[in-house]
Order: sequence, then C-alpha cells, then structure tokens
Amino acid sequence: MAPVNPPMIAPSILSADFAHLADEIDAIGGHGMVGGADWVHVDVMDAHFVPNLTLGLPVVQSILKTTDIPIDCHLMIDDPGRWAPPYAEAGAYNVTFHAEATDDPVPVAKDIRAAGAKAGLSIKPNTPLDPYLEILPAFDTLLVMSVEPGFGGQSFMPQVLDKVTRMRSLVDSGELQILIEIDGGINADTIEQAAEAGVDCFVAGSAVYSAADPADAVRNLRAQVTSVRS
Ligand SMILES: O=C(CO)[C@H](O)[C@H](O)COP(=O)(O)O
Repeated sequence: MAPVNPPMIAPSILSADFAHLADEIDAIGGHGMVGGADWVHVDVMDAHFVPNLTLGLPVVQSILKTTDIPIDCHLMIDDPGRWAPPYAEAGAYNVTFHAEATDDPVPVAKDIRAAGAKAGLSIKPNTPLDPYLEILPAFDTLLVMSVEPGFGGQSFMPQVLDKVTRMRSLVDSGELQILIEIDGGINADTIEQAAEAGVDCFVAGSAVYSAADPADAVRNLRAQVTSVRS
C-alpha cells in the first residue's frame, strides 16, 4: 500500500501554550478549516519513562471536549498496561505506547482496541525494529521516534530512516498493514527526507507552534511531502 495520500500532519501540542490549549488547537485546524491538522498529537510524559512531566488523562479529557480533530496520544510512560486503555475509553482516536515500557505489548494493544481506539507502538531511536515485526499486526500505527523522547525542539536523527524504509517496503508489499508515523525534529529542513523514506504521518511540534500562523505551517509541511512524492 502506497503512503497515505494526502500525507498526514499531526502537530504536537508539546510546543503550544499550555495555558491556552483550546485556542492553540483551534489555530491548527478543526471546525471545517481546509488543510488543517489531521491529528492533534498529545505527548503524555510521566517523569519516569522519560525525564519530563507534561499532562495526563484529565487534560486529555478536556481537550477532547474542545476539538473535533482526532486526538493522537503518545504515552511516554511506565506501565502502559494500566494507564493506556483509559485514554482510549476517553475517546482518543489513536493511543500509542512505548515498546520499551512493557515486556508484553500485545495485550495492551488489544485492550486499547477493545476500548475503541487505534493502537500504536512507538520505538525510540536506538530500538531495533526486528524484535517487534511479528507483533505489528496487533497495531494500527508504528511511531518511529526521530529524537530521544522527552523534549520538543531537538535535532532530527536521520539514522532512524532505515527503519522507516524497511517498514514502507513491508507495507507496500502487503506483508503488514500499519500507518508509519515519525516524531521528533520534523520541520521544513527535515520533512522531505522522512517523506522519501515513506512516512505516512508526520508529527511536528516546534515547527508548527513557532510559526506566525500554525495552520499555514501545517499546510506548508504537507505541501513539501506532496511535492517529494509527485
Ligand atoms: O514526542 C515528542 C518528544 O518526546 C514530541 O512530540 C516531539 O519532540 C515533537 O517536537 P518537535 O517537533 O519540536 O521535535
């Protein structure tokens, strides 16, 4: 299956103003805005799995009430078996947790799907793909981290693109059906490399929220991907 068309852009609100989240989400799309964000990427960090602390379920529940854009939760937390399903029950569209955070990812994916959300598996930049290939049919999304998880505004790590290229050929050949998402350091200078490797969905935090018009930044990033593919 060829990459998703049009390409998906998922702005990360990690770089938004947390005191004005509803406005910050409005600024990237929803309410019928043409060409706005496909997903809102919400980074949940617990200060254990990663050294940073962001927000949790009550904030996600509030965000869900303020927008019609699907919510893409990226859980950078310990014990996803306990904490991930409630995000699906709350109404998140996609709930992704880290392969490194559990010895048994498949039951967690099953619980997320049973609660009505898509299930995502994320791997850190130095985590190999091979040990997880056989469990990927339990997932709807593979989130390839292109920075060490924990903070926005870091530099893109191009070496992770080998994993994307491999995944793209497995999806293109029909061996796997999964959405390939990338997260970390995606901006106007890096998105074309990721597009060439075959990413479907691009998370971008600082590149979107540092722009004068965040919705324009979303459209421009999507246009860059489209131009690489044409
Ligand atoms: O998961 C993340 C960090 O762990 C963020 O989603 C990611 O870093 C996005 O921010 P930026 O586009 O500024 O790199």
